[in-house]
Amino acid sequence: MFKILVSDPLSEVGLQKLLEATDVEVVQKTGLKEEELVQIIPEFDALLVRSQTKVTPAIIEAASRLKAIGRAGVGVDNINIQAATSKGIVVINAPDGNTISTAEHSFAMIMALARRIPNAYHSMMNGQWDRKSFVGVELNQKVLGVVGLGRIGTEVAKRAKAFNMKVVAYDPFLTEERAKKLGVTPASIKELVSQADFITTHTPLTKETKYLISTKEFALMKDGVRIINCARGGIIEEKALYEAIVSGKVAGAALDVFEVEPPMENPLLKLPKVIVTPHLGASTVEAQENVAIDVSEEILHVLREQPFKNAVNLPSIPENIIEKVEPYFALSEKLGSFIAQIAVGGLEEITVTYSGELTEIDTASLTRTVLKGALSYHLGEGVNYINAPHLAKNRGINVVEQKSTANKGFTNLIAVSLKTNQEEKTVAGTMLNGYGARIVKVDGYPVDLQPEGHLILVHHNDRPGAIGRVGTILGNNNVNIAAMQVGRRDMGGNAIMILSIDRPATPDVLDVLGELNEITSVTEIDL
Ligand SMILES: NC(=O)c1ccc[n+]([C@@H]2O[C@H](COP(=O)([O-])OP(=O)(O)OC[C@H]3O[C@@H](n4cnc5c(N)ncnc54)[C@H](O)[C@@H]3O)[C@@H](O)[C@H]2O)c1
Ligand SMILES: O=C(O)[C@H](O)COP(=O)(O)O
Repeated sequence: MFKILVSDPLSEVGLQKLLEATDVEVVQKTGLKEEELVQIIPEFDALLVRSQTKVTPAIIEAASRLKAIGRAGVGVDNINIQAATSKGIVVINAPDGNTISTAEHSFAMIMALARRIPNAYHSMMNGQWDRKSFVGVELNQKVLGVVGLGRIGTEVAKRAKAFNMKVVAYDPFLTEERAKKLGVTPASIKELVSQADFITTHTPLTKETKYLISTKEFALMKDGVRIINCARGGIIEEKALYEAIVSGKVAGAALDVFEVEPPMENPLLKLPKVIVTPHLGASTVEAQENVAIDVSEEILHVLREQPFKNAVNLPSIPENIIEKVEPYFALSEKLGSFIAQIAVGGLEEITVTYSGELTEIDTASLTRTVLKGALSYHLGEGVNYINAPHLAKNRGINVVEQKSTANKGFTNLIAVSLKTNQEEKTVAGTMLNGYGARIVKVDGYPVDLQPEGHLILVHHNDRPGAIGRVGTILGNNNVNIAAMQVGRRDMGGNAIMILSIDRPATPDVLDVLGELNEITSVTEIDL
């Protein structure tokens, strides 16, 4: 039974999939303090949050069972991704479900700001009938600067076009072709801030976007510019915004998000030119259902070890690629584990070479899996698909992925070589149609072996009687040989035996084998 903690208010309808799942227990506890979460998190396999819960390194450190953190929404700046990745916890978000709601909210803020609706409302509710103080401006023909033309920025831009606005956009990933298709003018941040009448931000909050709009940018702006931020507090520096409003440079600002939330002591809230909402961009019935459904499905997939797509600490794998790589996951992991068990010394470099039909697909996920297999042997259970590349990097292990047209007669082939500070080892495997996974080469010797169970790899000199003597020693020690493979390059030269045995041989038995004259090395492998 998987235990899932929901620590922020999530749509009940959206959570239905989890509530109905027979292998899941859902505990909903909101408003917990960090220390309370640290106390209870060890019981849970997954944590579901919105933006209120700050998933700190201390919580992640205490989360001994946690496999996944799900964010019912887009921004994951409340989750310490680095700590989660190091611990091998997958972080999932729901990037699509609240796009329209947030774009509509941003546009509502643009219009409310242009026509001073909140101020007029407030005045009337206070018993006034003041028609002079709230003269607005039209959007028609005005320039809207969109900072970040991703999902939400694009939807805002489309709505602005419908209002006959001219849209300039700054986004490092905006291509000429896409800009043309959307009818927007690409611009640098400097060009954007100096041309726009309205500036709206739609980037995530990152090291690069923190204070992207600050004193320098305000100085370049037109007098009377209006600023909208429904993305994240901190993309616009609040202190600089405050000064630009007080100086008269900025005619108004509409803010849904703040550097500190809730923003109780924030001086911006005292300025009548500022209109605010309490982080409501995604707060619609539809968006909340969408994000909760999306994240619940994904969390179930992670826990049930089924493919998932929206991990923010993993490269996303498109569904058509998942179908193609999935059959190779088990083989990749076994190859990684096999090579780590036969190589002696400190790991320096692991190279994975794909050939045959594997040259045509994105194999990055398979390389991760090989790495997981190799590192698990040395580092134990804490290694998984998420933290394997991170752990390799931390230990200075170089990971190389390459494709080769030399398929050596196989429709698909994965060759793994491992360099240590003492030697280099190689192993290759394939998926045989109808027969499953096979190891087909070890250290350059051709073999044909199912990668599972207990194996003994013996390097020996190809002499008459060598195989018999190994069989006799194992038999005398009650170790049954289920299958055996012998490989050699030249008659009478170096050769290998790989024995598949029913139960592990004791170290004494392996020592006796190693003492035989013909034998140069004996290695036990567990797959
Ligand atoms: N107010 C809310 O309730 C609410 C709701 C949803 C999302 N958001 C915020 O909106 C942000 C955007 O959401 P989205 O779904 O459009 O994300 P997205 O990933 O689709 O778009 C973000 C865009 O920002 C661009 N970008 C990244 N760094 C940039 C930089 N330095 N300069 C300019 N552009 C840059 C990216 O290229 C991308 O196109 C989220 O990260 C989240 O923080 C807020
Ligand atoms: O990044 C997001 O998806 C929004 O900021 C929504 O946050 P919320 O889930 O707290 O409304």
